[in-house]
Amino acid sequence: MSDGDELDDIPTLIETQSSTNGPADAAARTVPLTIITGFLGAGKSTLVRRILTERHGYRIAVIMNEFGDTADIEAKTINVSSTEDPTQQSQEFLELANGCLCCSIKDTGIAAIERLMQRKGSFDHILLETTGLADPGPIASVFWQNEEFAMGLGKDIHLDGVVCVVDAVFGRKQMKEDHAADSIGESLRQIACADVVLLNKVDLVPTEELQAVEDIIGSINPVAAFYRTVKGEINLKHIIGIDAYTSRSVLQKSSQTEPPVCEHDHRHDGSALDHDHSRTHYEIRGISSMQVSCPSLSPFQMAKLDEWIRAVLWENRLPGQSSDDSKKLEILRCKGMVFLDSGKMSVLQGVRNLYEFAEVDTEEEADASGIPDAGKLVFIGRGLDDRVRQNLEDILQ
Ligand SMILES: Nc1nc2c(ncn2[C@@H]2O[C@H](COP(=O)(O)OP(=O)(O)OP(=O)(O)O)[C@@H](O)[C@H]2O)c(=O)[nH]1
Repeated sequence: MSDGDELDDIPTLIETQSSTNGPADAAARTVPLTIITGFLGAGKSTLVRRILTERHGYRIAVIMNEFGDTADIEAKTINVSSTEDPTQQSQEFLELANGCLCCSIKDTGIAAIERLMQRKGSFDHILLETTGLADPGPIASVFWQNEEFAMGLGKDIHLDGVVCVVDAVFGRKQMKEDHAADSIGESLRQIACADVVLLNKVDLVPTEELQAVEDIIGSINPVAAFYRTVKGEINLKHIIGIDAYTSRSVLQKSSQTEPPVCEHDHRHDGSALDHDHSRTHYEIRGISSMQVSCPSLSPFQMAKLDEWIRAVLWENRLPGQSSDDSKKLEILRCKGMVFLDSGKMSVLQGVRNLYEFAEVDTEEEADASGIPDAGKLVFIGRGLDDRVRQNLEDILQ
């Protein structure tokens, strides 16, 4: 991919003219925020630096979270790039309580973003780079359209997507090593939460190894878009302005029939990247995904589904069972859509224990992005075994 391609294909950042209520309307008024996550050394800063120095015509603010062993470990830098010359950045240093954004975002981190928002109008997009050790789930939750957020930062910002950079050289090793016996390792949480996965440093790895890493990523998160990159070289339209949390994005994804195309020279034959759905129960270090097709639902079934999701997300148990029985049940991400007997359609979006069903107007969405033939639900997390699948299917059938 050349810079020329990049210029020809500038992403449309805030173009949501949808009449859909909820996040899409919010998107029309607010600045999109992309969370960039990925394990230590995977290439997050390289990607961010590239975005900041590339001439793409957009003013992008970056909230960096440096994590090192130096004295400035607690310093956060906000760089606001200018349209005229992206290399000229004004800098403000914001001291946070500790170097880990994951821990501090709910207090000082929010203050940092609020300060940034006072400069609203001077940028089009925010990138938030997490530390390599951060779990992006709680960070994404902060930007969720709940009541608290809607009254505060939600007036200015909406979550555009979570991008996870995976190290092609060490990715597989990291996924194994950071997994502790009783918890899900951070690198797995990062992949599970992602809307886009970039397998970076593909220049350093033989094809067989790439395919092995891709297989694992696909088994953890079969619904994320996937690209191979060298030094974060990617067409920005794949990572910015993706609107992953609007109902339209879920609809568009579900009507895609082709697997995502790889950036860079390494085109694949489909075998490595099709994120084999038949293996959704192949558990990699505790995390798996579960995809369930969903027939048209009556209001009673819809209420039951809602109850099922609440029990699973909020209490880590199946309805009617104690949490002891389903000790290991934990959902990191869920998405999907269901058709209702009324002819309407409802789109599910969830990050950890936050979720929402948003009703969409099927006629308008059919014009805009096409309506899929059938409903489906996807859950990514821990403990998603046959018992859980059967329990959900019993409600849906
Ligand atoms: N060969 C090669 N090297 C790369 C690539 N991407 C990044 N690097 C190098 O990998 C090292 C780590 O990259 P960073 O961008 O600092 O990684 P990071 O994820 O921000 O690291 P932390 O902030 O420590 O988590 C740097 O020396 C980069 O130059 C790539 O695609 N190929």
